[in-house]
Amino acid sequence: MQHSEEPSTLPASTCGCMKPALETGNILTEPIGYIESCFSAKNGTPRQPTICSLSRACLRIRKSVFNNPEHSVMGLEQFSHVWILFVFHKNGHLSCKAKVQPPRLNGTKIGIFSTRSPHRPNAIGLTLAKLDKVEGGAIYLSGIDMINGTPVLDIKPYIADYDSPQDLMEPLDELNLKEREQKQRDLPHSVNTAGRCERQQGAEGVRPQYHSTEGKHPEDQTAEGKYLKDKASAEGKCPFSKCRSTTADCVLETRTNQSSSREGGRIDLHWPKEGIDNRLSVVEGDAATQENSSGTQHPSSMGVSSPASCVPSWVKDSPVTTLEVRFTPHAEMDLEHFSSEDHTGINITSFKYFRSVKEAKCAIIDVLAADPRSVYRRKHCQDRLFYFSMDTAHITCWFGDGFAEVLRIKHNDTVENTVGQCSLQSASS
Ligand SMILES: C[S@@+](CC[C@H](N)C(=O)[O-])C[C@H]1O[C@@H](n2cnc3c(N)ncnc32)[C@H](O)[C@@H]1O
Repeated sequence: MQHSEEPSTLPASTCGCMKPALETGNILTEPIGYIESCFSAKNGTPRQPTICSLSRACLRIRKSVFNNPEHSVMGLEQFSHVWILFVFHKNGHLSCKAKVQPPRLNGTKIGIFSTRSPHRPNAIGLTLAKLDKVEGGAIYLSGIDMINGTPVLDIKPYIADYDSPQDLMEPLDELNLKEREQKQRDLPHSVNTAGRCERQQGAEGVRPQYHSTEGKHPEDQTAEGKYLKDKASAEGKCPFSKCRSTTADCVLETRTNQSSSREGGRIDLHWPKEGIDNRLSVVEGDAATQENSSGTQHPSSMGVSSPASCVPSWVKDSPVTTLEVRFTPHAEMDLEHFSSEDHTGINITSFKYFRSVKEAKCAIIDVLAADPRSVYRRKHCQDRLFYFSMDTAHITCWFGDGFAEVLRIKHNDTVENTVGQCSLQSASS
């Protein structure tokens, strides 16, 4: 197969220069909307959506994109989660560094495409958010990691059958393999020799197989999934049990190796053994492969079943530990000032996104426990105060060994102005 870096026929304008065009991938993007979120700045914004489930946002589809925004989101309310594709618009400039130092690695460098760093060539972010509600052309989200004003390029529904390898994978135990072989023998020859089937029955024989969902009606896929599940339950076992236990092995192994692998800024990435000692090694500043007796292989190329999905130990067991979060009595008192009673005696809060003081406190704990500081700040500004904003609160804290302490929580008037249009308290309740 020939590899070429660029398509051979590039559209050119009359002056000979390259035109931005769909065919070349040089598209001009037009945001479908801008995120209104409880985070006003990068500082203190969670690094991933899973860190703070109470972080809320709203996205209004722009009328300049669709005359009737509500038409574009018809049906979306039936999904629990959505993928959000967005632009890291507050990066300052486009990044061209091939290696980055993600905070999770506390200073160790790794290839940009192995990370979720915001500093990437096309500054495009991808977040899986919980869909709380769709109202007209407005989409209400939670569990987000985007700052207020983030331009959104696209939304896609999260569909576990397509998006989760565990749901895509069929366990390949003895019985299953035999059934497959029988099915293959029963098929007409033309089908048997066609690409997909041949590839699945490839030289490795017992490799895990991914269902190709391309070109299939969604219901066909569901039926296939159902077949697997029904078949398994009839046999009294979980259809994906093999995949799951293999994934767990992967995690277990990475844990047992974590202490030695962290020394000297070196990270060992372990795949499940299953009789073969396969490992990849990443050495600081230089991703290198370490050969062993069986050679270095990615699990999917091994002649054994590999996990449905696997992540390296440096993601699962980051050297950055979870922090204990404390509030001084003064900060606790500050927080109470965000709550008051209206003239009818009903408790109201002065938050835009959080529904109670308790929720705000939980969100602050989530954000700080994950240590939101940059690597530089962790190493060089240990005794400095750290500030961030969430919703209408401006938070001051400091970090000690293994803990973060909240010192003060004040009203952030500037935030109130920027998020004024979007009161999520009533919208998502
Ligand atoms: C590590 S990135 C991950 C984003 C996304 N989940 C992904 O994987 O592409 C999340 C961080 O990006 C930063 N961020 C969020 N929105 C941004 C924006 N609009 N412009 C620049 N940086 C942003 C925040 O500091 C946040 O902690």
